Amino acid sequence: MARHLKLLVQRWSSRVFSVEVDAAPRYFGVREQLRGEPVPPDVFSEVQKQDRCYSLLVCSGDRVTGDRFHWELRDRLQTQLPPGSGLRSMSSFIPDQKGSLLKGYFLQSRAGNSSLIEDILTDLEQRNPVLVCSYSQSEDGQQWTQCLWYQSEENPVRFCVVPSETPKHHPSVLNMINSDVFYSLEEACDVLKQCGDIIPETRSVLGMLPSSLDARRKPDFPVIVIEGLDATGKTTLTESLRDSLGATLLRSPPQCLSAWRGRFDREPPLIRRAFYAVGNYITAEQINQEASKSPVIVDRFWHSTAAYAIATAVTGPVSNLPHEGAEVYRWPGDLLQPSLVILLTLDPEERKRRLRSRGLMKTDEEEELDHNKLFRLRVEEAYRRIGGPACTALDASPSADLVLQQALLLIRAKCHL
Ligand SMILES: Nc1ncnc2c1ncn2[C@@H]1O[C@H](COP(=O)(O)OP(=O)(O)OP(=O)(O)O)[C@@H](O)[C@H]1O
Ligand SMILES: Nc1ccn([C@H]2C[C@H](O)[C@@H](COP(=O)(O)O)O2)c(=O)n1
Repeated sequence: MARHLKLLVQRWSSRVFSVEVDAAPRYFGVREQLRGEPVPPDVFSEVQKQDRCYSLLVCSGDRVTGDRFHWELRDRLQTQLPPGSGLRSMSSFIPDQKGSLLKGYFLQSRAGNSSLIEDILTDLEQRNPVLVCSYSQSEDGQQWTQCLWYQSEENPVRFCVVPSETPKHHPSVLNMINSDVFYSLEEACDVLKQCGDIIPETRSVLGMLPSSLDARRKPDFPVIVIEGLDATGKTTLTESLRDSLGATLLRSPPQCLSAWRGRFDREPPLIRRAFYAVGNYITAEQINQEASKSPVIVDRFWHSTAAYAIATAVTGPVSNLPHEGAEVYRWPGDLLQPSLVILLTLDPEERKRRLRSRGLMKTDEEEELDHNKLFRLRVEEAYRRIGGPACTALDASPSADLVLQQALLLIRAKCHL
């Protein structure tokens, strides 16, 4: 543990630290010596003089263990910390260095709570792969310093906290590929295989994969994917298309995974996204089989997996998404490409009305779409940016019959049906 931390700390002053305030990241850096006048970074602007702050960064070498620990740590801190600790998400990264992101939390200790909080943090650091730092303010209130907790008692090294420029990319973008979005079956399977001992259901999921997959095989009949946020009318449209075109209707994740979906929805993003990625490959094999006999309609596929993953990994406004044309929006080379992807778009108020009138239980991400406007905007924009094939938008606000007629026009024009 100590060796791993020492390696990490070697490039400490090239790291940027980011704390989420009101769903947007605020940045600061650290320097061994302060040059020029101190300027307190705005993360600390609302902290009272007598308060201390702490950061915890998860630094496990094993990403499955690290991600699960990070996921559970929030609950643990929320139950153990005294009220008013202002728990926030935080991360640290080296700008432009892929894979350098460390995730964690930032908290405040109000006067009188210090010893309780320090006991919790000491215990956490001794038993888990976590690096704790404390932050304190100078007498005149002008300067904050950061102290690495694991060595603070023997030989404290204090870093000066300095403001940092907003980086070109949201920090999560650095670790997105093969952590949030998987670009090959092999990468997604690797994650699930590593979970075999902690999540026994993983073996059953992997057992559903066909022994061989051929993404280059060209289906004889067109394959049409219907995408969109929940309650935009995908089920209604896909069922009508099946009947109108004499098509086979499939969905991703496929029916054979439904028993395990809830289990994986409770896991952190790395494992959850790997599950949905594998689901797409199982659906792809079903498509290959059915598309030799009839057209195939698919309810959600790769666009959903990538768009929700990208939009959840970043926070804040749409401008925090990876830029248009970025590598994350590409189609996986080993996944079957549909002939057409139709994206159903709907005014948020009408979507809410349909959700209310349907009255079914919602997943956490669906709840989030309802409450968090920025999240919804990020999902919609990510859908539009994913290519290979890109989505064709279709206004889903007219009557179900009119939407069906419009979809048929698009399919006939594009797929010559
Ligand atoms: N064009 C339409 N006009 C009015 N209501 C519609 C239309 N299409 C679907 N609905 C109604 O809106 C609700 C949501 O539709 P549907 O279940 O097809 O959406 P969905 O996109 O499949 O949702 P989810 O992804 O959550 O399963 C249903 O009650 C459905 O009857
Ligand atoms: N191919 C898919 C299908 C679904 N998901 C995820 C994205 C959302 O969290 C949720 C929505 O599905 P629904 O509730 O409408 O069945 O499932 C995915 O990642 N990939």
